[in-house]
Amino acid sequence: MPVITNVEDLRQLARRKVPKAIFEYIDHGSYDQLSLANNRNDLNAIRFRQRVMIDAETRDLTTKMLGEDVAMPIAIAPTGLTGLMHRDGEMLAARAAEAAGIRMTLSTMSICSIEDVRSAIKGPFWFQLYVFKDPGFNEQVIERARDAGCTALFVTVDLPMRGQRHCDIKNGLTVPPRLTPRNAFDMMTKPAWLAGVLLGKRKSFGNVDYYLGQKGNIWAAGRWGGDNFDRSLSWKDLVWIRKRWPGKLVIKGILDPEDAKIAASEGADGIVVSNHGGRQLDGTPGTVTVLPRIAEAVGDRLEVLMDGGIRSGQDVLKALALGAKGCLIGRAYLYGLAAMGEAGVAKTLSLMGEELRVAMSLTGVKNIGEISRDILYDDYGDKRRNV
Ligand SMILES: Cc1cc2nc3c(=O)[nH]c(=O)nc-3n(C[C@H](O)[C@H](O)[C@H](O)COP(=O)(O)O)c2cc1C
Ligand SMILES: CC(C)CC(=O)C(=O)O
Repeated sequence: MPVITNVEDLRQLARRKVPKAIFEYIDHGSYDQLSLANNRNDLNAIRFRQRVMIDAETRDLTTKMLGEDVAMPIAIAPTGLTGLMHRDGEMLAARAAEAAGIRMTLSTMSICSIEDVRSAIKGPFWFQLYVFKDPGFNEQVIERARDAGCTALFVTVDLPMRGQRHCDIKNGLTVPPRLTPRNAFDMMTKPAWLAGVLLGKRKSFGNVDYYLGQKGNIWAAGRWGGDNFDRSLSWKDLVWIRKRWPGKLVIKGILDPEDAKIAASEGADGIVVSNHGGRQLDGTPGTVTVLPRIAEAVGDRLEVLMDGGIRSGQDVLKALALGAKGCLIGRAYLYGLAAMGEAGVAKTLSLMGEELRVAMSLTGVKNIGEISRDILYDDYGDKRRNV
């Protein structure tokens, strides 16, 4: 077993554990992958102010996200097809999140269903909605999330059409899949994945399959899902959703202050500043770059969460300093899951929590409430205090 000291180690291990098509589905972005790169580069460009002699004995990472007590300001982002990265992937991620005291967000396009995840953990989890053309599906899935006790609904608004990911087409990760001698051989070289995921005989495939009558046909569910994204999605649909959803309502995929203000006036409880992990519109700024403007535009009218490129506790601290209440992590947890299942997700979370604790200590903040722009250097901080 290799020594794992950061998320990048889990990424390298994941690369060895799952087929290339699955790894690249996780790892890559859309088109020229400019948004993907901007997420990381923009985070890397932010500098901390180091403070010393400020009693680093204890640091409190606990906080609230969407009004719920959590052990640290991190939640698991919704990710589609997660059960293809490890058998029962969504259930394992939910368990690891619960054990770490944080929330997991289940994707509409999961492999395990809402009910599977409900059976895996005792506490609350969140649900992410892709609005489909078929109102019967939307109605059913919202009702099931409500019945399962999900406390927040994240409506993803940045995917009315899919941005193209070249790797998926080249790797045959299409509907139907394109099996070539090369990718068949590749799968043979990943025996644990082959036994768990491909030969593991799941009886049903997530929320779309549930709607279609649990036929257990992943490709039929995939085709139906792919054909049914509602391209006409608009703010008026939020009214319809609001009527059916009594819990917290969060709009995921906001990159512009004007859209953030509309979300607030339409009654959303929160937004996720997100470019879908660089998987949709290519050529956007990194999310951390647009975050401060959005946070300023909405003030405390709604809760601002952020995702995109978060791979460490230091990244989380930067996002919080620039106005986020918490961060969602996508790839960081998926690398852990693909590498080592539930233990890998737990490893991601414990690494990031510890990194956050150390970074808080070295920037001189004792708890999450004390984090502000003041801990950042140069353009981001208070210039008078940095000279
Ligand atoms: C493999 C993968 C699948 C994803 N599937 C979904 C999804 O089903 N619904 C959704 O709202 N976002 C989805 N996303 C986007 C994530 O929720 C999140 O916005 C993004 O991963 C954040 O960037 P990061 O991966 O750099 O942390 C997916 C991301 C990845 C990497
Ligand atoms: C099945 C996909 C639509 C899930 C997704 O949102 C993504 O891969 O980014």
